[in-house]
Amino acid sequence: MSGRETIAVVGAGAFGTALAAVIALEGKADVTLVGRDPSLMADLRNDGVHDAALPGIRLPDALNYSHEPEVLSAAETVLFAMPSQAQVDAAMAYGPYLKDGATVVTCAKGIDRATSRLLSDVLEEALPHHSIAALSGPGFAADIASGLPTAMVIAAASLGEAEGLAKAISGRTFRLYASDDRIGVQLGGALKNVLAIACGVVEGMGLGDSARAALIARGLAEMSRLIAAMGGKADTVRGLSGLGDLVLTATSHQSRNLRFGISLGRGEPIDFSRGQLVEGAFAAAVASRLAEGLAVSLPITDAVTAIIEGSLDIPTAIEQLMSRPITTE
Ligand SMILES: NC(=O)C1=CN([C@@H]2O[C@H](COP(=O)(O)OP(=O)(O)OC[C@H]3O[C@@H](n4cnc5c(N)ncnc54)[C@H](OP(=O)(O)O)[C@@H]3O)[C@@H](O)[C@H]2O)C=CC1
Ligand SMILES: O=C(CO)COP(=O)(O)O
Repeated sequence: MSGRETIAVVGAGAFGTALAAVIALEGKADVTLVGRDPSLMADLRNDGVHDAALPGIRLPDALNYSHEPEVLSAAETVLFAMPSQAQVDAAMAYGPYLKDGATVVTCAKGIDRATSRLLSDVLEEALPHHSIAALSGPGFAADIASGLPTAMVIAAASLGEAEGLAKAISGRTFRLYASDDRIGVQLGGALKNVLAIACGVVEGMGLGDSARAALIARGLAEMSRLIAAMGGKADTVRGLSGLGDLVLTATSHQSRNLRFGISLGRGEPIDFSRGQLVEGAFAAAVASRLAEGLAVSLPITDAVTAIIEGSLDIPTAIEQLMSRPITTE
């Protein structure tokens, strides 16, 4: 026994690999990246580079790789870094291998489409003997893995637990803040993707930076209303997982959600087969449904939902947003 903490990251895509790399580089914990493709994991071990997900970025020598779920039995903390809609499947597949008392951290930004529930809620149900935390906030995988300074937030059921996780995972370039608002932190991560699509539409249509700024501010108001209605904390929307991630994703071309919106705005056909994950395209309809049930108004989110579903064209959506009754901020 080394006596050091053992951390496993499940999901060998861009974000999982980046998280595993930055934690391993710090040297405080033994870190294993767990993927389901044996040949990919062997290539990562041999090459030290994930060409598909993080091209050109060297992964630390200290990082371990495995395709075998049995390795999870050594980990006190397990990060689930697969897409939102795969989190429940992953809980079913990997749950039996988790160590007693291990904490599972969902790192996806979305809402479970099958149940319209937060990922921490569906994971808590699937893994009733484990604490569930949620990691979110502004941070592109490539920036994190390159060692650029990044700050995100980790939310757990109690602040003490979140602080313990933040200390274990943070390092010189990757800093986590602690929160006990799992609802607010996760809704911020899910909704900012939808709002980034809206900002992409504005950019793709050439509607100008003033329109983008208006969408960011009014989008933040939507986020804040849904967080409050679902029992989250008002302050969370002003933090890293709300304002921070919304600004990043709505303005950076590194964002897949923004790029997807730009394609929509340019009138390019929607094509989900190109392999790019666009979480906001899934979250939009779920958020609209949730808001309707709670009598919360989310006009921008609803417009994105209708555009993606093909029931509203973009010029009409903009006209409708601009002709809503004049109200106070
Ligand atoms: N990329 C980024 O900059 C950031 C991403 N995120 C969030 O992280 C999540 C993942 O995104 P990202 O890493 O970019 O996506 P990628 O598409 O790069 O990778 C997703 C990975 O998940 C794996 N996977 C899918 N289903 C399962 C499963 N059931 N069990 C185990 N592994 C599975 C895939 O494996 P396979 O190839 O075998 O299908 C793939 O390696 C998203 O919710 C995203 O919003 C958050 C912050 C930053
Ligand atoms: O969540 C992210 C950065 O914080 C990544 O955004 P995209 O999924 O839009 O690429």
